[in-house]
Amino acid sequence: MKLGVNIDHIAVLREARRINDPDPIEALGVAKRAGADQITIHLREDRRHINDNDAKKIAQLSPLPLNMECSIDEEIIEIVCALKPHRATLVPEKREEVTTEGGLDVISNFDKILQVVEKLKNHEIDVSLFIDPDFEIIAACADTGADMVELHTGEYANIYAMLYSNLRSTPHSIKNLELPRSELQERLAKAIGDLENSAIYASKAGLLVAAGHGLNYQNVIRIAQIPQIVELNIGQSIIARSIWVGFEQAVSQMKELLRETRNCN
Ligand SMILES: CC(=O)[C@@H](O)[C@H](O)COP(=O)(O)O
Ligand SMILES: NCC(=O)COP(=O)(O)O
Repeated sequence: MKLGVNIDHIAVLREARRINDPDPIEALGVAKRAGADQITIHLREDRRHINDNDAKKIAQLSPLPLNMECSIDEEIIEIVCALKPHRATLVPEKREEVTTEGGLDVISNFDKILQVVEKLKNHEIDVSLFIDPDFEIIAACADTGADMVELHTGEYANIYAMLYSNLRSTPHSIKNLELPRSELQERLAKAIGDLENSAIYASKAGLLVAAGHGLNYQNVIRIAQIPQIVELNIGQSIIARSIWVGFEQAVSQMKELLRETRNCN
């Protein structure tokens, strides 16, 4: 199972003071040494963290394959085509969102996404579509000619956090998930089932299957046990752990966890 390390949150820390430290570029060699298989960045339209200068330098200097997450905005797609990362992952974006909230609406935006996928592939860039675990959406993804889908694990991660962390007792408690534990357990089982079934369906449709969003050192194990998932993209929890153990250790601990989980299943 491959590990894509999303380094957005290194740039989040830099942007907190709007200076040049920490520099996401320094993470590239360290991530490789720690066993990462890919670098993932999200060049958002509002440039709240990774900016154009970061993306250009990372595309030029990364010793690992680069997976650039981006919206289907024309200006952004032009930039991605010019930088030629190994892969582009198309994600929905809303300016007001704290982080990505849902998957790409491939059905309503099919024609536009088809056009963007074709343009990226004409520039020899592989394409992944970041989607909610849904058969109809997966079928539409296969029709776009995309190489991969990345299953959005946010719903699963949120329910897991409400059940197995102190999230409920913090100001960030997720209001629509303040439910009895029995209800949350049922929802967690459904979220896992949706991810498992979607991974199987996507694989049978000829798509490579990745997953990501909100994965951490506790909730990742159940996702890594899904055999059809070949890659996880993880960022926030690795950067958070880096504060305590250092970035190299945080990456290698996640990679080792995935390796152990896969070898035991
Ligand atoms: C698509 C996804 O789940 C993340 O990779 C994305 O990068 C989230 O956006 P932020 O990194 O801006 O939170
Ligand atoms: N696509 C998911 C990703 O790149 C990282 O998401 P997160 O771990 O920062 O939530």
